[in-house]
Amino acid sequence: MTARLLDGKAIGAGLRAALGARVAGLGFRPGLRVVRVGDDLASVVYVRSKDRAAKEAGFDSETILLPDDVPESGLLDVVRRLNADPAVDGILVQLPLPKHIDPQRVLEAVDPAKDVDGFHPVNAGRLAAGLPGLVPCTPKGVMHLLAEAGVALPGARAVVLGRSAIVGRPMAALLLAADATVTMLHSRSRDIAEECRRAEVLVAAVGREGMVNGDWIAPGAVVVDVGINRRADGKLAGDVEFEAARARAGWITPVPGGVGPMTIACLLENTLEAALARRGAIALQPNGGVAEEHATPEQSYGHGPGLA
Ligand SMILES: Nc1nc(=O)c2c([nH]1)NC[C@@H]1CN(c3ccc(C(=O)N[C@@H](CCC(=O)O)C(=O)O)cc3)C=[N+]21
Repeated sequence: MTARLLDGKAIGAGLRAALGARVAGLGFRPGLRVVRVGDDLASVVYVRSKDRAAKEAGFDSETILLPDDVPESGLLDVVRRLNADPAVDGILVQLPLPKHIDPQRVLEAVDPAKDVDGFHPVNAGRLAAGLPGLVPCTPKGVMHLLAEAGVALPGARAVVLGRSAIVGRPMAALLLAADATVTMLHSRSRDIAEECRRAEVLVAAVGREGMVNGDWIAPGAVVVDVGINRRADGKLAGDVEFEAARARAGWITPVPGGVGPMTIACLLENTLEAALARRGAIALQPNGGVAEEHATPEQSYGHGPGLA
């Protein structure tokens, strides 16, 4: 079997076009502000793509550049000003930040209603609790890809490799909300190869080139590679041994051109959702709305005996 490619570049472009059409009918431009501190090379590239995608889709997008040596208090002042600005619907502080700044303090300064990264503990907690809120862009983008591939998640064995706050944990929460049977693997897990071989859906978010061997992939599995690793030859590569995995999988995302472009499209989706929710035009959906057709209506109590 040779896997079909899950083309995030094309699917992300489709999502951005659909968002652009909705924005065009709004009568106002949702406001996105991306804050970049210093000149980290990757950040310069990513922030430029975010700004370009936002403008193309009709958003009011601005990048705020701060010097490498801006004190933490100066960055916090900028965040507070954006929180107070009614024209601003979405705020993203690009990571990583210089070492003298505590990223957690900065993320917690962002108004949760404008937190289009979904990194504020209020939004992380709401996702973990199955409550509506803003959902991190990368795992949200992965859910869009799984929907495009027509993957039936209820009851499916899903394995998430990596437990970061920005990808692994929210990814597991979204898959669980879609009724998958979720296993999280991390640096202390035993039998990682065996666990991966049981996966019908495998999401790799580790940040180590090629750490997922091709022979860890079950025949026909859906393989989503979140890793973006810069190789010695300058090329980008994922966490999965792509060619060997492709020979076994049913679907697989390439790197580049897989999850990365979906992250940017979902940033715009979150900004539109935040803009509408702030105006009372919509209520935010549980799980970012991506898993809504699967989400269980019952909460943890009151549904009688049995498994929740
Ligand atoms: N507050 C914050 N929010 C983020 O969402 C955030 C961040 N900080 N810091 C860095 C990471 C990384 N990230 C990517 C976005 C798009 C691509 C992307 O579009 N990648 C292209 C290729 C890009 C290239 O060629 O270099 C692709 O995979 O096809 C990649 C990575 C967002 N991040």
